[in-house]
This record gives sequence, C-alpha cells and structure tokens, in this order.
Amino acid sequence: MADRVYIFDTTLRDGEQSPGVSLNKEEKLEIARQLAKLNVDVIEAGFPVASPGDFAAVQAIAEEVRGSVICGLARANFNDIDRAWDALKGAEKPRIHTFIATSDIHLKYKLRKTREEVLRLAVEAVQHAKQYTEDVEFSAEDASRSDLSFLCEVLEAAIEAGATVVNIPDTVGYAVPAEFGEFIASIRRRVKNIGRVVLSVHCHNDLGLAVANSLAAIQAGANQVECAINGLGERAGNAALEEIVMALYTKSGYFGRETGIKYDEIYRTSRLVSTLTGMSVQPNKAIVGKNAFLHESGIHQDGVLKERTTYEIMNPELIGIPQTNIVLGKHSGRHALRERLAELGYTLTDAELDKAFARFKELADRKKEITDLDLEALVKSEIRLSADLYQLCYLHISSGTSVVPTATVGLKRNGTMREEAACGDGPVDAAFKAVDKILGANKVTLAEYNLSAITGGKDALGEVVVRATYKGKTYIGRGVSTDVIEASVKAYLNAVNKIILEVGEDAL
Ligand SMILES: CC(=O)SCCNC(=O)CCNC(=O)[C@H](O)C(C)(C)COP(=O)(O)OP(=O)(O)OC[C@H]1O[C@@H](n2cnc3c(N)ncnc32)[C@H](O)[C@@H]1OP(=O)(O)O
Ligand SMILES: CC(C)C(=O)C(=O)O
Repeated sequence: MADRVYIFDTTLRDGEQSPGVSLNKEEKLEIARQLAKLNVDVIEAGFPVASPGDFAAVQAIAEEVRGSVICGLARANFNDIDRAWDALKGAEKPRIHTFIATSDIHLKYKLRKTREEVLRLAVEAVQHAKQYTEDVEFSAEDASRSDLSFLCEVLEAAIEAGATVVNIPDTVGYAVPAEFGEFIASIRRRVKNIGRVVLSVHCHNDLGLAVANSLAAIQAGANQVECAINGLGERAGNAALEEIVMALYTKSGYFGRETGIKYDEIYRTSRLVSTLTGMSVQPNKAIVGKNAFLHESGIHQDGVLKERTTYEIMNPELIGIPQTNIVLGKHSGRHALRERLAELGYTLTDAELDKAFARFKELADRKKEITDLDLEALVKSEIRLSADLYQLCYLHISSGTSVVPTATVGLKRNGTMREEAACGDGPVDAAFKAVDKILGANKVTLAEYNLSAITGGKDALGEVVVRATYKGKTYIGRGVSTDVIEASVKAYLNAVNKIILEVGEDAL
C-alpha cells in the first residue's frame, strides 16, 4: 500500500477568513457533515476564542460529527487553549492546534518578542494543550520566512513538549516549489525527533503556487497537507483540496502516495461550499469548474467521441459530477424527483420532499427542462437553508424607461401578511426598500450584490447572492428564480432572516 497523506481541511477556519465569507452555525455544521462524508482526516472547525458564534459552531461540530478528527485553533496562550478545549471536548477525536510565528519579521513587528520568549511560549502552549488531549498540533506561523536553525529549534522543542503534529505554514504564499521541497527536506534532516510526529504543510496561494508547493512538500516527506475546498482562505486562499487530492490520484505512479478521500463526494462538497459561502467557482477552475470537463473545439470533440482518454485525464464521474439521461420537467412525478435528488446526494424527509415537489412544479411551469444545477439550487436555497421566518408572498414591480421604479412587496410570517410599497433607483432597489420598510431593517446595509445564470438559455434560473452587513458583520443571502427581481428579493430576505435569527427582530 502507498504511503498515506493525511488531508487536513481548513475550509471552516482559514477558508472562512476569505474576505466576504461568513458562515453561521447551521451552515458550518452542514459543511462539516459533508467533509466527514468526503472522509477528510481532520476538520479544522474554527477558532473558538474568536467569537461566541465560532465557539458555538466548533462545539456543535465536535458534538455531532464523527469519523474525522475535529480541530480548533488557538494562539500560544492559555486562554485561547482553554477556550478551544471547552469547544472541542465533546469530539470523538479532538485536536488542539496551537501556533506562534517564528519569523524575525513577525517577532519584531507583530509579536514584539524575542526568539527566547517565542520558544518558551511555544513549549508552554503545547504542554498546556497536552493536559487536555493527546492530539496536539503546533504550527510555526510564517515558517517559510523563518531562520531555518531557529525554526528547527522551536519544532524540536514543541515535539519534546508533546506535539503530535508539527505544521510548516507558508503563511504569505512566498515559497516556490523546488525551494519549499528542499526546505521540508532540511527540516526532516535537521529536527532529530521529527520521526515521532506527523509533518504537515499549510500553503497559501499568493503567487498561485499553493498546490504546487504542497505537492513538492509531499515529495520531500510531508505526510499531512492543510487545504480548503475550492481553495478558499485568507487573501488569495489556501491550497485547493480537490486539486491536491486529484493530483495524487491521477499521478499515483509518480507520487506513490494516497489519501482516504472519497473522490465521488468532491464535486458535491465543492458545490455546497460555493453555495453557502457565496464564493462562486470560476468556470475554468481545475477539477470542479463548470468547464473542467467540457470540450469546445472540433478536434477535441472528435477525439473524445472516439476515446474519452484522448483529452480527459480524469473521469468526471469519479469526482461525482452527475451524469444522467433522465430529463425532469413539468410531467415528472415525486418518485423521479426523489430518485434524482438522492443521486445528487440529498436525502429529503417526506415534508422536505413535499416542499421540494411543490417548488419543482412551480419552476417546471416556468422552465422547460430542470437540470441538476437547478435542482441543487432549489433544494439549497428553498428547502434546506430557508430560515423560515419571513417568506416572500408576492411581489409587484412597476419599472421602465420613463417611470419611477416602484415595488410592492408582501411578506408572510406565521400566517400573517405584511405589505409595503417603495420607490427606488431601480426595481431591485425599490423592492429591497419595501422589504426594509416592512421589517424596519434600517441598520442593515447591502454590501454586495451578484447576479448569475445557473444554466444557459432564455429560461435560465437567475441566482442572486447578496452580502448584507449588520453592525459590521456580514450575512450572505441567496435566492433563485427565473425572475431576477424575485431572486433578488429572496436573496435579500434570506440574509435579513439570518440576521433576525441571530439578533432578534427588535434589534433591526
Ligand atoms: C495565519 C493565520 O491565519 S492565524 C489566524 C488568523 N485568524 C484570525 O485572526 C481570526 C480570528 N481573530 C480574532 O477574532 C481576533 O484577532 C482575536 C479574538 C483572536 C484576538 O483579538 P484581540 O485580542 O482584539 O487582538 P488583535 O487581533 O487585535 O491582535 C492580536 C494579538 O494577539 C497576538 N498574537 C498573534 N498571534 C499570536 C500567537 N500565535 N500567540 C500569541 N499571541 C499572538 C498579537 O501579538 C496581538 O497581541 P497584542 O494585543 O499584545 O499586540
Ligand atoms: C495558523 C496557521 C496554520 C495559518 O493559518 C498560517 O500560517 O497561514
């Protein structure tokens, strides 16, 4: 059997540090459940000391999600570590991940500490974490810009103090592959107790090299890689999990290393993360982009028709990209819908199926053919994730080149309808203002609005993702409809519903 590489997923921690991404507890739980299905070895669920919301999410994941190690981040201080343990203690396999920077630039300007102080803090942090759990990871932040001798000294001391995993982050994405590989090989040679622990890397993508650097590190003897779905993460992101995993699989003869990942869950995980974070995947993104397995030019199409492998190095079915001949439309019934949703990975309760079926029929009346992407959009935005507080009941728009755009909106909550009308710069603005009037949401600001078509054609579903801010915190809302103004109102309402769920209606 090939040597194992452990996959440490940090979508919920570093991934959530992507500017504009903010996930609530339910969304994090939903992603964590899917990461466990994907069979990642470690789920970094969050940074518990960062906020009560982050603490609650890590705690909920620790208590519910089984199979993977559940990890929480903590700075090298006792308070962070205690808080991390409080959140993690319900986990089947808890890991405390403590870190401190080792580069001179971070020591001098950020930490304002000497090398001796950092060495002591690292050791004390690992020892403190070790009282709680056997599984302790130590990261030397900004390792790739650190003095190698000092870095090796800190790593050796952290291992001596009880660390079971030591992680070498390329925090600012400064490394290049051959150099980073040599760096990892040097650490393997120079840290004399390194053989007792898992050697990990955590690469950022500032130069677009995160995956290449992670693979170079694996070749040089790293046996854990930290990565995120769709390459999410601080600034330009982290190494993309799906790219590392599929490179190791597709080039297994070259790398001779394997992961425990269930390949056919990759695509579904990517879609879920993209939906919940509101970070769309660029069409030409490797492995999970919409174009990753499409062939446009005649010579390629001819080749693929004769033999798929002429132009495809991976089979899209392997990573779970749905392949089906069944067309769902207005004449389809519940059985076909249930079956198709199950193939896409959604097992709905009877009540959810009833709701999905009603929405499916409404959509089929407006759209000739319902695709898998339409179905996913429908389930995620209408069935699973609706906050179920205020629902859009009706929307009337008056707009054109020579009229003042006006919207009348009706919202329902617990069977009671509330209605308002408003004018705006355009129909979407008018509709949002009408929603604000109904809910008295004058402290909510619309920070970002994105509209895209889910599938092609004139009857395509429009998908709107909004980022609304309330007291400095971002809430993502999503809505789909064949009518883009309706999709916009649903997205805005979805975000406002999330704010209400968190802070209560009176605070708006
Ligand atoms: C490379 C990475 O991705 S690391 C993870 C980064 N993620 C985040 O920062 C997201 C969550 N962060 C937060 O919510 C906040 O920054 C908190 C709650 C952790 C801390 O907030 P505050 O107490 O207000 O501190 P603030 O963030 O302004 O400054 C960080 C402090 O931690 C110190 N610090 C930074 N890293 C470490 C570390 N690994 N160990 C010990 N202290 C550290 C800094 O020197 C600074 O200390 P100072 O106040 O004495 O100057
Ligand atoms: C905390 C560490 C692992 C990190 O995120 C980084 O250095 O980028």
